[in-house]
Amino acid sequence: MAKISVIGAGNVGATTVQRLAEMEFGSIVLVDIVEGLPQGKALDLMQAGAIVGYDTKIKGSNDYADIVDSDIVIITAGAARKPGMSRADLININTKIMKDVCEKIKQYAPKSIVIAVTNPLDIMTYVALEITGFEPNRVFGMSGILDTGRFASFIADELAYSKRDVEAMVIGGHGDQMLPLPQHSSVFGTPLPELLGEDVIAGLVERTIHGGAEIVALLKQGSAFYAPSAAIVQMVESILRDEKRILPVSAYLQGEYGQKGIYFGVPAKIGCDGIEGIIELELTEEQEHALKESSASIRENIEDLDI
Ligand SMILES: NC(=O)c1ccc[n+]([C@@H]2O[C@H](COP(=O)([O-])OP(=O)(O)OC[C@H]3O[C@@H](n4cnc5c(N)ncnc54)[C@H](O)[C@@H]3O)[C@@H](O)[C@H]2O)c1
Ligand SMILES: O=C(O)C[C@H](O)C(=O)O
Repeated sequence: MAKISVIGAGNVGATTVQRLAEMEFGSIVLVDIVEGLPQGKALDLMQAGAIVGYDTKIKGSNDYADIVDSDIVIITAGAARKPGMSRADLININTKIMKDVCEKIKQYAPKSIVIAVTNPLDIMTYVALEITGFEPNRVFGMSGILDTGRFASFIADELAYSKRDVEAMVIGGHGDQMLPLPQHSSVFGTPLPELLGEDVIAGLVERTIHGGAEIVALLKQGSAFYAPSAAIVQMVESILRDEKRILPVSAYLQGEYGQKGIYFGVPAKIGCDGIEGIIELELTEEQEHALKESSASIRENIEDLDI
């Protein structure tokens, strides 16, 4: 049975544990610095098992020793943005938290696969790589499944089709420079540009790019967590079941898409070894240009990191 640890018992962390518990992948440890919070949520989620019908063991803890020998560690610890803030505004506060969390992961779960979720995602995943010193195939970030899910949801609503028949693709940094790719998005095999006019597609692309901010503005405190937790669980499932699914994730690039030494949202094959391959998609000239801008801004933030 697998052991999965979730760091951060806030909105994303606790919802992720709920979904993981329902999937019965293995035992779960939920860690937070706030005393009583992970313990209380773990107890509540264990009791839900008697009603929903799962036997997953969930332990809440303030002690990182409890994550010992985890197969997967999911990092959701850190501040969420407030209305008017960009994800990048969280760099300083969340770098400190990531450093602390990743030292502990290195100490207690040196063989784990690490999934970073904390924002700004591509930068915090880089911090996780640097601090753990793990191989890049087992340190990656959750972003593209969420952005792609948003794009797919908007496409389905626009065309009045089921979300299950929409394939969408978003690559790039998890920020305002992400790149929804209409030509690689389709409904039952028909590319989006054959189904919708340019203006309509541009509107859906724009809404996708600002999808996180739209929710932050509505919630007024905190950010999205239902779709993010669903995205995390899809990654965990592909790892634990060695499904080798191609999922958009933030992966460490070593020459792919003309980039080296940064984390960037790209489609990747996800299996028991973590990232087992990166898929390079054909881009238009305009998209190539936007990709360079998106990657340059990530690189700038990495260069400014205090780690
Ligand atoms: N990658 C994505 O697509 C994505 C999606 C949603 C949220 N996020 C990010 O995930 C993070 C968490 O979001 P949330 O909504 O769960 O926030 P939240 O405020 O509900 O929860 C964060 C939790 O982290 C805990 N924490 C802080 N420092 C810690 C430490 N050193 N060790 C353990 N726990 C610690 C806090 O006590 C809190 O319970 C934010 O940075 C948010 O921006 C990313
Ligand atoms: O928008 C945020 O700050 C949280 C997350 O990155 C999201 O896209 O929902």
